[in-house]
Amino acid sequence: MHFPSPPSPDYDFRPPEDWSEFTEVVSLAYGGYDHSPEHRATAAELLEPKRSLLACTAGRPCATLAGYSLDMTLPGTGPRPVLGLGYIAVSPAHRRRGLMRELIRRTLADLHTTRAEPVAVLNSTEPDIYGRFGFGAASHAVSLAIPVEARELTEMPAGDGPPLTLEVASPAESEAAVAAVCRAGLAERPGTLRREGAWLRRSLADPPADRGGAGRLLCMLATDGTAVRGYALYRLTAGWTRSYPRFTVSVRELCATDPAAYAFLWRALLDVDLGGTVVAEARPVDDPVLALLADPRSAAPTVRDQLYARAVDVDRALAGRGYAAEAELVLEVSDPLCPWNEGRWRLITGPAGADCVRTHAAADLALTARELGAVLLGGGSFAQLALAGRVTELRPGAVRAATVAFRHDPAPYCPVVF
Ligand SMILES: CC(=O)SCCNC(=O)CCNC(=O)[C@H](O)C(C)(C)COP(=O)(O)OP(=O)(O)OC[C@H]1O[C@@H](n2cnc3c(N)ncnc32)[C@H](O)[C@@H]1OP(=O)(O)O
Repeated sequence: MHFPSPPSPDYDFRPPEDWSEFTEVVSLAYGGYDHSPEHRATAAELLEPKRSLLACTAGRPCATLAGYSLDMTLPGTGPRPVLGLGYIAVSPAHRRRGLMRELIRRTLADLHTTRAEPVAVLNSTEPDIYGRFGFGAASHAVSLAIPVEARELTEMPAGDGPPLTLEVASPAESEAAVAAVCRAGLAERPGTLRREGAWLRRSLADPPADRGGAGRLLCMLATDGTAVRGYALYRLTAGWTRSYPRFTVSVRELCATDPAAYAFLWRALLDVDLGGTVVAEARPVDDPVLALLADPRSAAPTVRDQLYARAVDVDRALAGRGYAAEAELVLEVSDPLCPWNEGRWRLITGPAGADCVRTHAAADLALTARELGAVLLGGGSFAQLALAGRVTELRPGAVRAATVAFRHDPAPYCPVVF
């Protein structure tokens, strides 16, 4: 493909006025695809101009970065402020000139200088982009395709609560119930976001132009007469096999407050009238459905990287989360993009919290910011990274101690793409 050479541009950087300054760059960077008017309206509502950046040349935007003030559950804590990065896009005529790097560098330097959020997170279009900027794959998701023949569940936990009944409602009508279930059902899972207002409406949105030939989005609610204990967002795509209905049931989200409601919703999805394969593109890697299905192999679980995380400030990021065990570790961190992080840090973890300060003591583990990002939400494993040669053990036993302290159950997971 040939792109015209730009007239030796001098780039300047500034916050956008509003979403309209993003649209052309984002459309070009994503291959000329234009989002639906509903999608654009929500993107405009969610944009925080003061936290976002543009690169311009001759007064015209040519690169974009949106910053979102998010509250994310971290290991052992309730929701904590993190900065979400999205819509990182560079106009094709200006790519590979360091604009993305400069947008990210400025954003991280600003967070450090203003002592704003200690952690930055993003969803990446491709897995190979953000490691060089100190972002590590911090959560993973599993996709499932459960065929008709493998609908059997081994257990149907009854639970202590009143019996459950099923309601099917429109997502818009279910906003309050979904918000309440999310708060309760995801409170301990790192990576999940507090979703209210426009963020929640975006998760429930269903513009006809974005349905790709499928039916409208539906919302199953598991209710017990007094409370909604779970919901599933799903849609059907018509399909027939030898005159039998085999509609694909695509699950966008499923969340419940207790095991009985959880199994109840999966049972209902697997039993949808006309249903064929039940597809869930992004479930937590430790999703209980993998233990409920009698034949999980038939669902062909496939794991992929999901959320990327980065410690903006090593000390604030590591002291701001909980740990599974007591440990004392000196980490030698390499971080050329954020040089204030370079050097040795003593991390002391315990039940009452953690402390992380600079030290001159001998290092126990050596790693880069990318590896630190991968373990930040409790999902990545020091042991795995060490076996891959990405973490160096300088004191025997340090890898084991770090692995145990940093790991978190349940595994991190983020149902929201921002
Ligand atoms: C959080 C999000 O928003 S994810 C969305 C990312 N955006 C997209 O996928 C939209 C389409 N792509 C684009 O707009 C652009 O190509 C971008 C944003 C991915 C890259 O922008 P550029 O300004 O060209 O990147 P930049 O010149 O700063 O490159 C910095 C480094 O990243 C590398 N890089 C850039 N894009 C990619 C890629 N897609 N895959 C792997 N490496 C990449 C460059 O080779 C360079 O490497 P180096 O460190 O060895 O020098």
